[in-house]
Amino acid sequence: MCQALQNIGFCYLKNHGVPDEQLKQVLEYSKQFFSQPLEEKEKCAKPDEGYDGWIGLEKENLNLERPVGDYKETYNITPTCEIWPTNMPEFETVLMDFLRKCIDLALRVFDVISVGLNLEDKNFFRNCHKLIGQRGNVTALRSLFYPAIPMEKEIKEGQVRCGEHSDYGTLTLLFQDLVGGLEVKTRDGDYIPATPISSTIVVNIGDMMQRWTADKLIATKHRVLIPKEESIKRQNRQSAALFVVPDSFSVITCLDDSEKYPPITCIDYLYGKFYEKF
Ligand SMILES: O=C(O)CCC(=O)C(=O)O
Ligand SMILES: [Fe+2]
Repeated sequence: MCQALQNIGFCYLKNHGVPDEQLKQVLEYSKQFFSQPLEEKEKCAKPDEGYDGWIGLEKENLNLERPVGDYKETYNITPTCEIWPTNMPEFETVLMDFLRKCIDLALRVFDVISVGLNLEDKNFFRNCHKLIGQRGNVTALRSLFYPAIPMEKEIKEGQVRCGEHSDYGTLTLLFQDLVGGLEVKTRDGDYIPATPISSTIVVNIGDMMQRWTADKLIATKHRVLIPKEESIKRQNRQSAALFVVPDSFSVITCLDDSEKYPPITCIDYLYGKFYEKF
C-alpha cells in the first residue's frame, strides 16, 4: 500500500469492512435528497461561515483556473452536523452511521501506513487523530452528486464535473459508483482513469500527509471530466468521500527530521489553504 501511495498517491482497497449494502443505502438516500426540488434543498443549504450542508450545482470550483463552477452538487457532513433534511429522517442516520464506519476504517489505514513507513511509534497517526469524530477535528464526509447532463443542456466551455485538485488533508477514502470518470495525474503529467472496481474503495494521500512525510507519500492531482460518451453523459454519477484531517491543534512536523517544511498546526495549515482557494 505504501509503495502505491509513494509512487502515485492512490490505491484501491478491498476487504475494507464497509458492506456494499451500506454504501448502496448512502448513495440511494443521497440521490433521493439531490433529486428534490431546489426549494427543498435550499432548506439544508450550507451557510457561508459553516461547513455542513448542501452546496448546489456550479457553486464550487476545485480548480480556480477553470472559468466556471464544477457541474456537481454536494452534501457535507462533519460529526457535529446540525443541518439535516427534516422530510427524510433516514438520511441523517444512514449518513452518520456511514461516517462512523469510515472513521474506523481510516484509523485502520493509518495503522497500515505506520507499518509501511516503519514508524517507531505505530500509534503516531492515531494519536494525531484522537479527536476524529468529535469537536476539535474537522474530518468530514461528502456525498457527491454529478447530475446527468440534460439533452438540451449546453455545457459551458471548460466546465467539468470536478476540477483538477489535490485533497487537503491526510487521507481520503473515496467510494464511487460504477459509472466512472475519476482520473488521476501520473508523474508524467497524463491523467489516467481510476476505473471503479466493485467492492473496492480508492484511498489517496492529501497535502498534509505529503508535508508530514516530507514528500515521501504524495498528494496527487485528480479530476472528473464531463463524459465524452453519450450514454455515460446522460447518467448521474455518485460518490462519497471521507476527507481525513488531524486534530486541529496537532502539529505537522516532517517525520524524517529533514525540516523540509516548518512545523505548522493543522488549523493554521487549513486556514492557509482556504485562504488560497476562496
Ligand atoms: O467524485 C470523485 O470521484 C472525486 C471527488 C473528489 O476528488 C473530491 O471531492 O475531492
Ligand atoms: Fe479530491
